Amino acid sequence: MRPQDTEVDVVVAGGGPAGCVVAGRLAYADPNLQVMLVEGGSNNRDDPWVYRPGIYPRNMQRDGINEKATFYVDTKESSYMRGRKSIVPCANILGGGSSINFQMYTRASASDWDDFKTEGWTAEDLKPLMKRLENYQKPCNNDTHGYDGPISISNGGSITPLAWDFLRAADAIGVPYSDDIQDLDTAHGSEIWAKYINRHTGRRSDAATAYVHSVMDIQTNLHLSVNSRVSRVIFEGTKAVGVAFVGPRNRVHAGQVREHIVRARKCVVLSSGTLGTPQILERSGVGNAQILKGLDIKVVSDLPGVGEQYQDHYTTLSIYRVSNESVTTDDFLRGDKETQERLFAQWETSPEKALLSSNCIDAGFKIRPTEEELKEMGPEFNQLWNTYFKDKPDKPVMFGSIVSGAYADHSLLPPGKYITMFQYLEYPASRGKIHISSANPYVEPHFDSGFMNNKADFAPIRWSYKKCREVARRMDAFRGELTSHHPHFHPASPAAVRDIDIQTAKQMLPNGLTVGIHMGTWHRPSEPYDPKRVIDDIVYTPEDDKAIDDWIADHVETTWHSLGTCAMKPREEGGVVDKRLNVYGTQNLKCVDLSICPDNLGTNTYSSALLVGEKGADLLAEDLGLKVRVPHAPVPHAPVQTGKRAGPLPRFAA
Ligand SMILES: Cc1cc2nc3c(=O)[nH]c(=O)nc-3n(C[C@H](O)[C@H](O)[C@H](O)COP(=O)(O)OP(=O)(O)OC[C@H]3O[C@@H](n4cnc5c(N)ncnc54)[C@H](O)[C@@H]3O)c2cc1C
Repeated sequence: MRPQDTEVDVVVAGGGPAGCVVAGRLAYADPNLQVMLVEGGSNNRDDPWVYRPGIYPRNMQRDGINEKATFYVDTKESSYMRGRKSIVPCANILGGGSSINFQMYTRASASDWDDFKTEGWTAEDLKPLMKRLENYQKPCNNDTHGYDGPISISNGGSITPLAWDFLRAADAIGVPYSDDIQDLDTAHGSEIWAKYINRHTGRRSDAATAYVHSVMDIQTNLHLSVNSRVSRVIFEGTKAVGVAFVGPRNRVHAGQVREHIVRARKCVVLSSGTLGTPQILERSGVGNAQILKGLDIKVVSDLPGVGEQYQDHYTTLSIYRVSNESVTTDDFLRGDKETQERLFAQWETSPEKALLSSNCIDAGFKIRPTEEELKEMGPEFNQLWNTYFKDKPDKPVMFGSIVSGAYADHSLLPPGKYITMFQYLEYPASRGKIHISSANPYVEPHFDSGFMNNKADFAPIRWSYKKCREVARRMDAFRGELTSHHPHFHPASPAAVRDIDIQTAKQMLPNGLTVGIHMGTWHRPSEPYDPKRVIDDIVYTPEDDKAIDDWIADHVETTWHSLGTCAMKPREEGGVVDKRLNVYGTQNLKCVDLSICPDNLGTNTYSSALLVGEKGADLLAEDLGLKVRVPHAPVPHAPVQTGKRAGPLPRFAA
């Protein structure tokens, strides 16, 4: 079928996790239903830069060739980040975030869903759908996981010993180990993180392969149009009857916008993600009437909530030195030819146990502060604590993860082996917004991430930096702190960062003539490793805390977990969709993606996007008089391994 100027039953605009679930589930439910998935990016099928788990950091390169992400940059400098602009990448490829994300598997707490306060959306309502989507491949002793769904979850091919070192150190500071902290309930505990990786094939488990390619392999009613950016919904009155889309670039036709139309006999579903969906709505005449009139767009439904209440999670990264014997991905990421050849070959021949069949983010924790710690976290956070966290014991305040390697640009790092501590804030109080600045789909929107615009968000990040630092210092592999990736404490402060110890430096550069030379403040070395040393907590002064806060303002980043710009709540409270995900003031139009979340979810959000997709698929199936078929169509794993190396080794450069 030619995608353009044609007609189907259901059009799904945007092929991220939620859109893939909806399109795949509906098409599989009824082979006579014609479904078209219109995706702005390219196809992810059989792309080795998608399905090999260990190469994921490359997806964030902005080299002009890698087209897998769109980078949203704050339109204005933010005074909350000391004049900086934040950058929020989101997916631009079939499978959406699931084709490029870090593959970390976590789930929201039960109270997160209950807090939506929407009929049909409590954790208890959603539990069967949480199970329906999972092919959980880990041992498990609770009944919240599923085993015959299309999305694989496992520990991946390997777990680096650093993960166990981390867990022992976390236990030493009062974070207990558990087999499974993704039980919807645990808010203070550590575990070996699971990953969206199939343990048998060593491949990323992305939503397009699981839900879309699986159906397209065996049925002919699911149509895919990639490189097709939806510009707007076509309305007849207030009824959605199709979408218009444009090509990914506008370098021909004298800059004119050339639209193609695909009509939808039954309904249109917007699944273009938290930053894409509100823009489509606004270009279509659904949004704040004042903004739309200012851009000469005819108003179909006046919904001031569109594009508002943008939320994310906030990451800061601190990097530590580890022993030369540690297993890390640094040499691979740095581009060492011999290491890359060896690891790619290992992945080709033994994907079920290869290092690259993993993201090497092998362990982590969820934490809540103690009463004592709360006292140090200031009035703004304590107020938030009392209203938001105190009576919800299943809500963690922060997550911490260890990456076995530096998540950083290795061309800027000294030689050596590293671990990265990701500290991320799960329920920021800050809010941002996104609005179009033109009806032209090629024109950049106004974007304000809102990062740190609520003061309450500083204290928990400061607290978790200290926590992660205490964990790192107690690890056996710890050999110092990488000065460039920590706050700039006063050099005389006991909290000042101490870099690699001389003994490890000498091992690393045995012929080095400058190791350990005396150069004043450049290098304050760590103590050499002593397994018997008892570690005391670092004591921070108010001046040290200020240094941490400045560092947070200078370095806080997206966690790539955007949500909330088309909230499911009452219209009079700024809601955009109702409990059946119908857009207020329109007919035959639903939003199904993370933009519909009225509040934050304490998790890495792929699991939630899939869940919103599953719920949306059920609601649409009901509307259409269908029933979702389970189990879903068999998931393909092409290209299938032969156990032998397939010709020349893949090259690292694209
Ligand atoms: C770099 C990165 C790392 C992440 N790491 C993790 C992780 O480790 N674990 C985890 O659980 N979550 C992670 N996430 C988050 C997770 O992937 C997202 O929450 C999830 O993908 C959101 O799903 P979605 O369906 O709401 O939207 P998206 O994934 O954003 O999908 C939207 C889709 O719509 C398309 N689109 C946008 N505009 C248009 C348009 N106008 N027309 C047509 N198509 C359009 C996009 O190309 C995309 O395919 C990460 C995300 C990113 C970007």
